[in-house]
Amino acid sequence: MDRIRIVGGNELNGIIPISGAKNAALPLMIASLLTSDTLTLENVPHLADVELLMRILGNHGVDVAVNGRRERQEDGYSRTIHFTCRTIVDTTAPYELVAKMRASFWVIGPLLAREGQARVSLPGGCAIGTRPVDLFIEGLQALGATMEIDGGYINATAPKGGLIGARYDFPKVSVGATHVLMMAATLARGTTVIGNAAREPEIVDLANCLIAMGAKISGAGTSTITIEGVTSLSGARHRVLPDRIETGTYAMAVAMAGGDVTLENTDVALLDTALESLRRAGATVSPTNNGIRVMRNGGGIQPVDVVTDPFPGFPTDLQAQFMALMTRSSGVSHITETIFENRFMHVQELARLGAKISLSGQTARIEGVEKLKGAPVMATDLRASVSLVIAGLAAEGETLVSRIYHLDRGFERLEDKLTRCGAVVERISD
Ligand SMILES: CC(=O)N[C@H]1[C@@H](OP(=O)(O)OP(=O)(O)OC[C@H]2O[C@@H](n3ccc(=O)[nH]c3=O)[C@H](O)[C@@H]2O)O[C@H](CO)[C@@H](O)[C@@H]1O
Ligand SMILES: C=C(OP(=O)(O)O)C(=O)O
Repeated sequence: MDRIRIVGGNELNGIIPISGAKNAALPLMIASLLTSDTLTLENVPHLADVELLMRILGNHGVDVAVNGRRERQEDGYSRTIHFTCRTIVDTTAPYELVAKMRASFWVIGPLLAREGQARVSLPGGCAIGTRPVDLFIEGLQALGATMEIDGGYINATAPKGGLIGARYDFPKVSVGATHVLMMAATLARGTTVIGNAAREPEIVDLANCLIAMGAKISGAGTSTITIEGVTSLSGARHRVLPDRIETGTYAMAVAMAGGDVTLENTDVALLDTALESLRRAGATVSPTNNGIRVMRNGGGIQPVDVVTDPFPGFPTDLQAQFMALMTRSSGVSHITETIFENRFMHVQELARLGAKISLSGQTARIEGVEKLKGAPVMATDLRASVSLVIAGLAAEGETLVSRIYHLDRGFERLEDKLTRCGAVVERISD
């Protein structure tokens, strides 16, 4: 199995191009199930999750053409991909595929809206909590669907004549359930109002794409989204927004290793809260024409407390990376995780490098240490994996990260991007 080898100690200097967002690309790809025309997506990142979702969509009848050609492009940064689903050939999303990735469960919304039925396996995804699907069930029930659990699958059936617009207030903010309800409501009869909707930039990106396809949606980016159902959607061309989590990850890597890096093709507005925490930690962060410049030249890392929250709060997907940074701060910091109950798997791995972290419920207390020392560590989930890479950049000697298939789910050409900025990071195949 491949591993990543990092030799710490080098500053990062140069330019890092930011890819299209995984968490925007996945729901956008799924939206192609809503139309028989072609949906063209630009800036799609080349990631394991994207490849897997292509297979899942192919199962339902989506024809996938990369850059206009039918073969896949094996290298190159983010790509333009055409998705065409003339007819849905299968409304079942099987366990073998859906269990590998949480977002694949989201096909339930478009399948139900377009075909009136769906049989979708209960999902998998990163092991960061129990991750139930009750909000999806309740939301789709509010639109008139019958939802039954049978043998690990959800059987969803729309009423005769299709889903019916309704008001549904989420008892808890959910990104995935907001995506699904919004997609399902585009083809429902009448108006749907989603209360306590997620406000993440990826929700706005999906809404913009659906609007370009002919959907009538207002309020995306606020906590109330209104969707007036239409009878059909058409094709569209849409550019996937920059990956704010990748942006924040590299910003934290620079703050950790020191140096001066410009993150290109991204936008400070996507991650205000996280960047503010980085400034408080001692990094200089400023917007450029087309991205963000992050510097830390000398000066130590200050301890900063953070609490994760739905957007616009501090993202849970940057919690592990920020914790890696705090392991080298000059004092004591606290990080509270409020979204997922089991998202501290990186703590024991960071400890192998010499970090001093103790857990009390959902809060981690991090006592900064003068130096970290390289060691073999194990990636446990996507963002936890990259936190180990960040720690490795500042650790003395060699850090070997195993189980890096997690990293390949969400970071396009990680070694390449870091190496170009002076880091010693390489993939080793055993
Ligand atoms: C592919 C993708 O975009 N993944 C992101 C998405 O995941 P995902 O959409 O799965 O996360 P949610 O926003 O749904 O989860 C938020 C919280 O709601 C809970 N919940 C969710 C649905 C439900 O039916 N019942 C329920 O209780 C979850 O267990 C969690 O505690 O948003 C998360 C929160 O920003 C991110 O960490 C993930 O990277
Ligand atoms: C948790 C994540 O992904 P998923 O929801 O697909 O497990 C993530 O992107 O950090």
